[in-house]
Amino acid sequence: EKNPVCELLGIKYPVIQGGMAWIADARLAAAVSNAGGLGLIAAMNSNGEQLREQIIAARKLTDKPFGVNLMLMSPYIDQAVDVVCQEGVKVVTTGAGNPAKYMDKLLSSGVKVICVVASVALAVMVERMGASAVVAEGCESGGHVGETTTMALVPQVADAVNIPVIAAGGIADGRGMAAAFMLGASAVQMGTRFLTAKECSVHQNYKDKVLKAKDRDTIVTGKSLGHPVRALKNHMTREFMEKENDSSTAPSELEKMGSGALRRAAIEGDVRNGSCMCGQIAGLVNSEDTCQEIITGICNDAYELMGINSLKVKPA
Ligand SMILES: O=C(O)COc1ccc(-c2c[nH]c(CNC(=O)Nc3ncc(Sc4ccccn4)s3)n2)cc1
Repeated sequence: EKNPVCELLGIKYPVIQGGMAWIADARLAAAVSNAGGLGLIAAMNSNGEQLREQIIAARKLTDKPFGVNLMLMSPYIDQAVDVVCQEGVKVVTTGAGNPAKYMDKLLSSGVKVICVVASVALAVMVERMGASAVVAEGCESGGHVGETTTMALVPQVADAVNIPVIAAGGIADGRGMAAAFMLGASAVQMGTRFLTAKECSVHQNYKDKVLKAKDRDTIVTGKSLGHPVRALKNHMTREFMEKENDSSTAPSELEKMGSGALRRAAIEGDVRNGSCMCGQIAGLVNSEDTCQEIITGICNDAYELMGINSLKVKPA
């Protein structure tokens, strides 16, 4: 039986790596693509030229398909869209906003667009605008989140659209993949699981914090600002929550605290004052594995549970 997402993207296994801002670079994306999944480079933290360098670097590391994640709140979004079109990137994912403004330019450049959505309404809208698939991302996921869980969002999105649905949020092993398929998804996207991959360049302090995390060690902050973000509890989230709950705090002060926080954790390793964005599944992620081991493991476990032949993977 052919998998619609594998056919759409020309990949071997229906596993996508989340395009995590400040974390998903060419090295990680290429490792995931070489392992048979779809690797994604985060455009978020780069201006146009830095993104072009990452795309060129990825091409040197893999001849398999890979994509770019366009974080729509990024200050560099317009440059990133131009570079993606100029460089002939085959597929992009979009997140943290409504991609309407960029759809025509991307689609007319022949780029396949997969939109991350947190609601049925946005899923229906992006299908009408020409998206090739949607990632239905539950609020269990790390980083910028909506308000609906994966268990509730995926089947409702699957009922509402005719394009393939990719499930994200709280998935890190075969059980999660099998569950996602039962809910109507044809593939999974994982962020936290790939954050601790051997080929992920995020600071070791951040990886160690994720590996040690338990089921209740994340928290969502920033609801009052309109972009709620899930991260591991630390000194920064405690301070942020105190300020956020203090009505005399100006939103601009919170924005200042939030900006640069992810970079501080991911690049500088400041896991006390930085923002260690991470999903609720962190408690299940307890080992640093290669991207091949991660993809082979999840597909074989899901195959054992569901008996879908296309998921059976020879051991790495
Ligand atoms: O209806 C609309 O206008 C759009 O509404 C939306 C609401 C939510 C989403 C959504 C949820 N999840 C995603 C994809 N995931 C993400 O985008 N996760 C992210 N993590 C860190 C990011 S960088 C950042 C972002 C904000 C503040 C601080 N840092 S982006 N998109 C997409 C669209």
